[in-house]
Amino acid sequence: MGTRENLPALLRVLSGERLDPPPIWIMRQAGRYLPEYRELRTRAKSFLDFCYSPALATEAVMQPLRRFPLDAAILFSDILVVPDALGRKVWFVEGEGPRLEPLIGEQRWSFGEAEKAIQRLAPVYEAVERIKAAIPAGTALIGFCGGPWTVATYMLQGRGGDKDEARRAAYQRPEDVDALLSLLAEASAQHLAAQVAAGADCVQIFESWAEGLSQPLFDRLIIKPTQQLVKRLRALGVTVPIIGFPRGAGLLIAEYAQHTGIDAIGLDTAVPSAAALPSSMPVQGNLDPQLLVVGGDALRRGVEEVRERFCGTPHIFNLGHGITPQASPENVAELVRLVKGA
Ligand SMILES: Cc1c2[nH]c(c1CCC(=O)O)Cc1[nH]c(c(CCC(=O)O)c1C)Cc1[nH]c(c(CCC(=O)O)c1C)Cc1[nH]c(c(C)c1CCC(=O)O)C2
Repeated sequence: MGTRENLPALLRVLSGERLDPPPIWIMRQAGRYLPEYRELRTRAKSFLDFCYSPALATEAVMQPLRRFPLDAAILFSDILVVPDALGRKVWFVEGEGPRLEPLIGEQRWSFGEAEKAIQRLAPVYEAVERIKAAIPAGTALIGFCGGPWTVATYMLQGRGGDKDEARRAAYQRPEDVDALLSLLAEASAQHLAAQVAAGADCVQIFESWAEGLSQPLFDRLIIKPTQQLVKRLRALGVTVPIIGFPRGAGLLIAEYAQHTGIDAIGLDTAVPSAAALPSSMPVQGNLDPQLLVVGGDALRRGVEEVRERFCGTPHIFNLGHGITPQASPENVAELVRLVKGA
């Protein structure tokens, strides 16, 4: 016990080791591409009810682990439980995605207090405890939250899609938007700290909408709030590795890697190499998710390209974004075989 070899492979890479083959998990590995998830999903009235059921959330996490020898489990939840806990109404439209009552258009924005909000997420932390008890010992458990800007875009616009309205709000109501980002950084830090207290081995910040920002806006909307989140998480006594995933950051990814305080970085499919990153920083990614729809030779080539791209770096094999509902479980099984060389 306690020796390096007993540490899950994912945590070894996060502490800077290079492993061959690399550990692998799949972004959004529980979900609609699995028929057993689609069946399970019918047992809850709404998607948020599903997320707030520790039993259903635990079962959803276990489903991909039963099929594939993955090196990590990720909490089953959503980035939008934080706005829900802050008192903004959140619902999911079948086949379309999340909806919220948009802040844009409201004269005065008011939210619940972060600490009270996090107390409302007790079922999520209960799910973390159950998942931790259910997964095999060598499997690392990842907790997560959305990046402050990504969550703010949903709150501002009330939905996904292009982020034009959210960006306009950042110019037109700077004090309000900065206060919202600061609240989200605080609430997210508390949310992650509670997940770690319940058993998460590391955490990931999903900044899925880091794209399309000028450098000054990137600094203000992404770097600064993420710095606040990371600093606060450390001040709360949390020492586990933090993976940041600034999807679509482009050339600004180097700034994100250097200035936010994260320990490892998730790379989207378009990142060509680790050259722009601090040399010892563990990287995670970045296979094109569409290859899990396509399969065959294209998948095999894609896996080789990713392996080569990061062969000199501590690397966690993953996709460049979430797996899609069209992906086939057979292709996922083949991917894991290819990476593990079995
Ligand atoms: C942007 C974002 C969201 N949620 C998430 C992100 C960041 C990652 C990314 O960029 O893909 C993160 C997320 N959402 C979900 C998980 C846990 C599942 C897992 O990773 O194994 C995680 C880590 C479940 C989910 N979250 C959602 C589903 C599908 C809803 C259902 O099953 O009814 C699942 C399984 C709904 C959701 N939630 C969100 C969207 C845009 C949607 C609709 C589109 C979609 O389905 O992918 C917001």
